[in-house]
Amino acid sequence: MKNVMFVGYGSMARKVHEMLPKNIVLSTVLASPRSAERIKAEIGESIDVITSVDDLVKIPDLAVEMSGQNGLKEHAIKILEKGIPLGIVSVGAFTDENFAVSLADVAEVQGVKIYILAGAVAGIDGINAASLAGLSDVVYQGRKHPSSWKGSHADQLIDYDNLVEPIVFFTGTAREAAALFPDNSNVAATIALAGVGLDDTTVELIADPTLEHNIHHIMAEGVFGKLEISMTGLPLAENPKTSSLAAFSALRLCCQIDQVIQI
Ligand SMILES: NC(=O)C1=CN([C@@H]2O[C@H](COP(=O)(O)OP(=O)(O)OC[C@H]3O[C@@H](n4cnc5c(N)ncnc54)[C@H](OP(=O)(O)O)[C@@H]3O)[C@@H](O)[C@H]2O)C=CC1
Ligand SMILES: O=C([O-])CC(=O)C(=O)O
Repeated sequence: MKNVMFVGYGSMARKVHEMLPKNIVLSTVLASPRSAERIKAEIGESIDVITSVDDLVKIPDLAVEMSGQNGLKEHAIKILEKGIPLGIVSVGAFTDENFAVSLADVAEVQGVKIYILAGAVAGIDGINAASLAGLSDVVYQGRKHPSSWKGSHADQLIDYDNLVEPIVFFTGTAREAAALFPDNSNVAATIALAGVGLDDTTVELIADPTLEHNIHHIMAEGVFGKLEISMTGLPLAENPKTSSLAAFSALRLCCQIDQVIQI
């Protein structure tokens, strides 16, 4: 039996919780102060709901961040200082160099691992392996229904009421995309970290009113040859910004802590 702690208990964390196998137990939720009481009432007394790592009673075998970049930045260092391995989905936070360096430093001192999750896409293993030999070009296109972009910086770039066909509303680097669209460009940051870096990965973001799915398209070229991956992901019912595969990727990490053979 292994214990996990979730940082954040929103749409993704709920889905992961629902699907945890019997040998992996959610022992603690690290929640925002505004949601802690509601979450306590929702998940029952057997799971500790805390708002600060200082209040941790039971040290889990793994913490999985599903709270957005701010939650990650608030709690990650303290989690690592307790010697708890940390899985991260809000990968866009790595655009903050000081934060990224501090995380790596603390993890090294504590001898604890940080897992950057593949999230909503496949192929991160291939891109990362290919980068060891040399990658010349990596392009990521994120295509979602306009409703999935609402509430983000895209509101200033898209005329939602008159949108009848797909538009590319952002072209830039992964660093720019992750900073401007923190809830929608974690995949861009992950591809960049696995491949040619945040400043050399090209990102195009597209609003497409004809879509029901989130489409992630990755193209990479290098010494290994060429790679092209197209993902057509169903969003989570609770949150159209988040592809369900991102939740399954967090679930996979939870399952892996109790597996001797890993794939
Ligand atoms: N790598 C990838 O492929 C993907 C990554 N993501 C990342 O995953 C995150 C979670 O997605 P999703 O569950 O759909 O988002 P939700 O908005 O549904 O859930 C986020 C949860 O985190 C909580 N939270 C916010 N701030 C803090 C904090 N400081 N401490 C603890 N909890 C906090 C929120 O609480 P409250 O409601 O009180 O604010 C909310 O419950 C996204 O924000 C995004 O960064 C998303 C999709 C794909
Ligand atoms: O879930 C997705 O489709 C991808 C996403 O939001 C992100 O990259 O942050």
